[in-house]
Amino acid sequence: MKVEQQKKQQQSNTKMNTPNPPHVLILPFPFQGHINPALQFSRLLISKGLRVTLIVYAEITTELTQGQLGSLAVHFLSTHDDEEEEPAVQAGGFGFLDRFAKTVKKELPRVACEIERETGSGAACLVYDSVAPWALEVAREMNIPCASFFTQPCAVDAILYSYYEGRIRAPITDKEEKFRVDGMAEVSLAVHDLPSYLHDEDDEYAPECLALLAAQFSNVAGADWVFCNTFTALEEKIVHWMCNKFRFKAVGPTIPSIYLGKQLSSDDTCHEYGLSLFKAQHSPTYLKQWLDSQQPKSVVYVSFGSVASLSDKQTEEVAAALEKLDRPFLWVVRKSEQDKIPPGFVEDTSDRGLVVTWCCQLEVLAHASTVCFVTHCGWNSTIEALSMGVPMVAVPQFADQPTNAKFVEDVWGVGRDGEEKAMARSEEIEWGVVEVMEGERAKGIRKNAEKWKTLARAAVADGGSSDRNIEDFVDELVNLQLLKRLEL
Ligand SMILES: O=c1ccn([C@@H]2O[C@H](COP(=O)(O)OP(=O)(O)O[C@H]3O[C@H](CO)[C@@H](O)[C@H](O)[C@H]3O)[C@@H](O)[C@H]2O)c(=O)[nH]1
Repeated sequence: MKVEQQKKQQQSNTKMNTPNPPHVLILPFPFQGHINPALQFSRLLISKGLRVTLIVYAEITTELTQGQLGSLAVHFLSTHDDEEEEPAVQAGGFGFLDRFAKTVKKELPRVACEIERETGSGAACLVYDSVAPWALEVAREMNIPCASFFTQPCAVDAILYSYYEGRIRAPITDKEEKFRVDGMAEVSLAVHDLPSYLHDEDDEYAPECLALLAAQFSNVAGADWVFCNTFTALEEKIVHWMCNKFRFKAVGPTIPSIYLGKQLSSDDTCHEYGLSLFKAQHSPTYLKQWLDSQQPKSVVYVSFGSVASLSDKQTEEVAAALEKLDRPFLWVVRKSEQDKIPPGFVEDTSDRGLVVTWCCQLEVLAHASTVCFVTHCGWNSTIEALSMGVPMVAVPQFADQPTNAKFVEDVWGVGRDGEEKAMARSEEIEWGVVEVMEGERAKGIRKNAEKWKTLARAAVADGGSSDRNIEDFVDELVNLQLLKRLEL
């Protein structure tokens, strides 16, 4: 072991052996795409010797129970007052937002006291989802430092910050306008490349969503740290720009280390230690056997994440593309979406395709038989594919997805962006898959995909940019705790 590595290991061991290591509370927004990075960030902190309790707002599910996920404690908060009200999280409504805020404000200080009684250590920091900026006040009332955690990339954050500061006005009506945004002036953005809520006048939820996203910046300058699930090499200039604005640290990719060529004692594969809000009808073993039975680099993986509800027409177009491609495929269609699949499709394609309600996406992306990913470009899916070197065919739907798709093709060169966002025709999907698999362009895409895979691994490796940022945060917390003890 190199001297530097030995020193790091010793330091880490010292933190591990601290009788009362700092205890961090992590509060994700109650959606799958926010819980996943928060959960994995928790594991990274645990691997550095901290204690962590993940606080999950439980309106989203009644099936999960309080407990431990390996070394991670999970605490579910529930809304006793509002039992009558319709759970709206999965339906995409906004009623739950107030209940979420009300419940956390009321319950979190009590939970922190409970944890302190049980473990002997008080909360040392609250890491809250950036879309819950009111949590900063909760931390201040609890008299603890706090960090805002962004689950979308810096490019998207920079655009939304421009909107927040009034440099972009919404709704954008001139569809020919071009944008250059502070922090990433070298990228020219068409209207359809921007987060959808800035310009999609047909989306009835756009104003509320935009307000929610703009509010991320309302008090972020006051947060003690600002984290983002990205890595420096991926968004170098924007990361530096963010560092000049906020106490910013890129800490990603926040995906289980086992998929990044590293094995932390604190984590394992996603289906063993995940916290999934969706049920898969097939066991992980069945899925693995199915993937194992396919040729290397042959399976087209298709998924639109945990929120997007495709139109009947878009679902038909995806199905038609898969029929015409005549290649093996694995398509995730959540249970609530299954009735949109054209009649007979599943039976007609069963010799080469599998339609599932949910799967462990990371296992699929990491599998040798997967060749490309037809994706909505939710940020987790995008950074997971980038980290595993899987080329993408973008079929963005809403929110940050169009911007992520633009970067996938034009900035990172790892796939094809859709011509007509939110409504991709079957030919476009079909050609996209062929383009990322065959010919000269595919070679370049594969080369870039390998490059980003290597850089993602380097970011989380010991001494890598994200690893160092997490170490620095942990050191700061340990020092703060020591100071607090000396003051007592
Ligand atoms: O069958 C599946 C499908 C998805 N996933 C996982 O679920 C997560 C999905 O996250 P993401 O790809 O970001 O999509 P959404 O669920 O749509 O995420 C929401 O949250 C993201 C982070 O804020 C945004 O980037 C998206 O636009 C927004 O829709 C990923 O970790 C996937 O690995 C599975 O494990 N199994």
